[in-house]
Amino acid sequence: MNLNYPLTYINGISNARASLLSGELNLSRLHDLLHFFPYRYIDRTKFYKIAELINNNTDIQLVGRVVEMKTIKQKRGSRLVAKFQDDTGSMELVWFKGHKWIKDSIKINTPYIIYGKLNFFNGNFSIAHPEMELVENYKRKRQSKLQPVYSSTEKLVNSGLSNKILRGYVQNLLQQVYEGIQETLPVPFMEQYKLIDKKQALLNIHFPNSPELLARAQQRLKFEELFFIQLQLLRKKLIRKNKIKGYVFEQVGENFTTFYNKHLPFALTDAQKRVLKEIRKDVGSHAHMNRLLQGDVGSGKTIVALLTMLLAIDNGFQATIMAPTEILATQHYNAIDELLKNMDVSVELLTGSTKAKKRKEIHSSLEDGSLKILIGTHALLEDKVQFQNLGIAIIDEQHRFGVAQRSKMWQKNELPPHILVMTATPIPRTLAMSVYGDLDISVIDELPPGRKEVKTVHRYDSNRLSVFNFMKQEIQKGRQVYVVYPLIQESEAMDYKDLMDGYESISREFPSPNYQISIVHGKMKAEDKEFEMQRFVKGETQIMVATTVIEVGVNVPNASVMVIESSERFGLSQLHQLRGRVGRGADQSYCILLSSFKLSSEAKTRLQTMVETSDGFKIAEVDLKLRGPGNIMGTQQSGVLNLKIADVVKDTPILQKARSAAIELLQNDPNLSKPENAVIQRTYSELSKRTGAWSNIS
Ligand SMILES: Nc1ncnc2c1ncn2[C@@H]1O[C@H](COP(=O)(O)OP(=O)(O)OP(=O)(O)O)[C@@H](O)[C@H]1O
Repeated sequence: MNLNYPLTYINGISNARASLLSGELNLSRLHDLLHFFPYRYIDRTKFYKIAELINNNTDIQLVGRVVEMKTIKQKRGSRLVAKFQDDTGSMELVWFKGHKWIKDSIKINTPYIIYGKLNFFNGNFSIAHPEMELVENYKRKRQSKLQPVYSSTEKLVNSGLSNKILRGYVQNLLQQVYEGIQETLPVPFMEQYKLIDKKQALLNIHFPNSPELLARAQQRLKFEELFFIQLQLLRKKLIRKNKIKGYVFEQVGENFTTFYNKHLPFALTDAQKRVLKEIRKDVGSHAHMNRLLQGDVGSGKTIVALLTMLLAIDNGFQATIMAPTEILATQHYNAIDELLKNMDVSVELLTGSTKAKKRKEIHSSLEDGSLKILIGTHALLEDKVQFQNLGIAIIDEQHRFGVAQRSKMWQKNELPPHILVMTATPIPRTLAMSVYGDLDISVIDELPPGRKEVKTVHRYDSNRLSVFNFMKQEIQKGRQVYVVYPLIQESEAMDYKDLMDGYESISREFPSPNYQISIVHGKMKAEDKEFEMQRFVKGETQIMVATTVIEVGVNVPNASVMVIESSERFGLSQLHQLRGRVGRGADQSYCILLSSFKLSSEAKTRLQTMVETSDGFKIAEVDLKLRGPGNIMGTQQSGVLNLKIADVVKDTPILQKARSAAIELLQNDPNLSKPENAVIQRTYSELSKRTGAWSNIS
């Protein structure tokens, strides 16, 4: 039977039921129901005794007899109560609806198997609306030992479409279509990856014959799901690589060599060298680079960006860096301007607050090619900004820019410029593979030498005085301190008040002229922000009171203390970013996480993780586990959220295997045209055509 047929082709499904299933569970074709997998299983081999019951509110199964029944009148309606006994004791079964029919159908003093959720009320155990089956019938039927439980909705349950009925539909469906289920992977492939066949997998995922077979069914279906997603992402990358050519930066010229040999302020770390090599390989080969550069906070991405830009300039191109905020763009500009101070390479800054006259100058020097490096914010995307020949666009913290904005930069050229996306928010490898599977990924996984780990502690608000004393000691030594407040959109007014109150109390505790304080928050004008930032950067102020506007990228090596107020309200990656603002110089640095006493268990885990590790990748993994992939930046556009069975967090080993399998396959058969891969090709194109999980990644 064709799996595209509607559900009404299944014995027992009426039009009304079909439209209910479609409306509530989005199941409309046979294929949908076949791939509607149970979310858990009940072990029907386990039987309880009444005397052993404990109040844990779980589903239980018992064998016993109904010895008496009575109907009890209530204010509204009535209920049927049955006394159920086994050889160890008795309990109640209760029905609130349909009990006339039930009363008639139950056989007194006859062995039944009953099943349902255990309730404990007024010292008595009971089960409401149990499933009941005569022991003699139960013995006759061949039962699946692990019984599937499907997710459902209140409307379905209220309409009488119970899990038992749903189970029946799936059973009927399997009987009707089983013989015709097509294999979606070639036999040698299944042998190589030790996968059971599709029929077996589908049968055992719904009605497992044993826990072992269930595990193998899950393995097969998860592998298949992840394999085809990877295949899709990798093919997309392959096609893009073949179709889109990039500019070639053939020579390592004057600017690169001079800077590298004479002006590089430090030796590159091995990780920086490796990443540069990866970039040079891309840009030297007619390929179009589309690379994600992940580096933990302070790992030294800026220098890699600069060397890449010098390579572009040596080959006659211009280069640009786009940052998400004015503060960041300015900082990149200052850092690069400083690094290039002994070189003859022009660099400018363009942001929303660049004055009209300067703006004009920038526009024309960009068009005539005399301006080589332009750094800026979204302002770079305005139509007036026209490069003569943009060779590379470096995008910092890309998740703040939409995909549409990214491609807007492409339109400025005959060929698309190379793209290097830099992020200091590490994305766990597994997620990066799924979300950015079509990008190449480079990782700077090593910090520059001599960095001391930031000592991190968690303190309750009541310890604030000793925190202030500690700040004083550090300032005494000539260091600077950040004090950060949350600013979360929904409660902006309150947060703003907290910030201002905090500022006042810090001003009282740290009075001028002994102490100078800067304050930076989102409501300030850009130039005021910049002015305050600069005072702190120059060391004129010792304390920077700020909201998370300083979260990413701010680089003041002399700042050695980061105090985070209400730290329980921050996400893990935000805390990690904030901590990354200190520990950038040679001094021992500290991060103090202040919080109230009342902490949710998730908040506790976050703070504890911060205290225990400073490895951004480990922190990202914990974050992913706590929040799930849906909340991690960039995942919204990908297929990982629509997975039917696999889980990007828990199924990492399967994902890795599936990805390697897809890579190996494409190496041997990039177009999937070899006869032995016909089955894969057929499944692949069916999946690509199908809506849902596949539409948004194709
Ligand atoms: N190889 C190196 N040896 C010594 N110091 C380095 C090295 N690379 C970078 N640095 C210094 O480390 C600091 C951090 O570098 P950079 O600002 O590029 O980090 P980043 O990766 O951009 O981090 P963030 O995202 O937190 O800004 C800078 O002060 C930089 O000069």
